Amino acid sequence: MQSWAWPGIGVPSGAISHPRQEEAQAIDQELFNEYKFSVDQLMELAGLSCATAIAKAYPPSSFTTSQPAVLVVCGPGNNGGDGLVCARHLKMFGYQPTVYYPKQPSKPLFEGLTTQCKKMDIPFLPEFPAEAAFIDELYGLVVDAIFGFSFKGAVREPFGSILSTLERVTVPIASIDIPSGWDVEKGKADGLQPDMLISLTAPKKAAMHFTGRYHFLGGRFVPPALQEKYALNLPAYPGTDCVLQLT
Ligand SMILES: NC(=O)C1=CN([C@@H]2O[C@H](COP(=O)(O)OP(=O)(O)OC[C@H]3O[C@@H](n4cnc5c(N)ncnc54)[C@H](OP(=O)(O)O)[C@@H]3O)[C@@H](O)[C@H]2O)[C@@H](O)CC1
Ligand SMILES: [K+]
Repeated sequence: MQSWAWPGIGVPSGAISHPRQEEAQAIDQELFNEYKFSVDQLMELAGLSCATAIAKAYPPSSFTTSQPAVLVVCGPGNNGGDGLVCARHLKMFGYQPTVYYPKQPSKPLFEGLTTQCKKMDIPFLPEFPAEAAFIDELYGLVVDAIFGFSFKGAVREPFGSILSTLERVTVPIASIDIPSGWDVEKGKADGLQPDMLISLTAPKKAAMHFTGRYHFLGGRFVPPALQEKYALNLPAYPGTDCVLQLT
C-alpha cells in the first residue's frame, strides 16, 4: 500500500494510506460481510459526507447562477447511489440539484433513492445536455457520481460521451471517490480534472494525481479494527464532523 506524508493543521503528520483498487474493494466487502453494515447505511453516510463537503467548499452564496443549481450525474453502481443521496441532502441544504441517471438498475435500493429524490421535487433530466456550454449556463457545479472504485477498462457508452462533454465544462466538478474515467490506481492525465475530490473511507491511489483545489475525506464509518488491519492511518476527523479537508 502506498502512502505519503501529510502535513496540515489538525492532521497528524503521519502517512495516510492510499489503498489500491483491490484493497478498496476488500475493505468494502469486509464492512458488509464481517461488520454487518448494510449498503443503505454506508451509502447514506457517504452521500451525506459528499453534500457536507460540497456545502463547505461551494456555499450557495458563492454561486454566480441565479440559484445554487447543481447537476448530479449518476452512474450504474454504488457511486451513482452516493450521488442520489448527495442530491437529496443538497436539496435539504438549500441547493437546487438536478439529476441525470441514464442507467438505473432495477434494484430496490436504487429505486428507493430515486423515488426519495423525485418526491423532494428534484428533477431528473431525460437527456444529457449535448453542449458543455448548456451545462455552464444552467449550473454552478457538477457532481460526478458516475464511477467509483470498481471502474475498469475503457469507458462504455453512454458514459463515454457524457465524460467527453464533462471534460469541456468550465464550472467546477466535484468527483465522488474517484474522478470518473480515471484508472483507480494510475489516474488519467488527459481525463476529467475535477476541482474537488471527496475520497470515501480513504483516498485511493489515483488521488495522488488529483490537482484540483479541494480534497476532502468522508465516510467516517470505518471501525478502528478495520482501519488497523488495512493500516489506513486515517487522520482524526475534527469533533463530530463527517468530513475532513485534506487540501
Ligand atoms: N466502503 C466504501 O467505501 C463505500 C463505498 N461506496 C461507494 O461505492 C462505490 C463503489 O461502488 P461499486 O462497487 O458498485 O462500483 P462503481 O465504481 O460505482 O461502478 C460499478 C458500475 O460501473 C460499471 N462500469 C465499470 N467499468 C465500466 C466501464 N469501463 N464502462 C462503463 N461502465 C463501467 C459497472 O458495470 P458492469 O461492469 O457491471 O457492466 C457497474 O455497473 C465507491 O466508489 C463509493 O462511491 C458507498 O456507497 C458505500 C461504502
Ligand atoms: K466518481
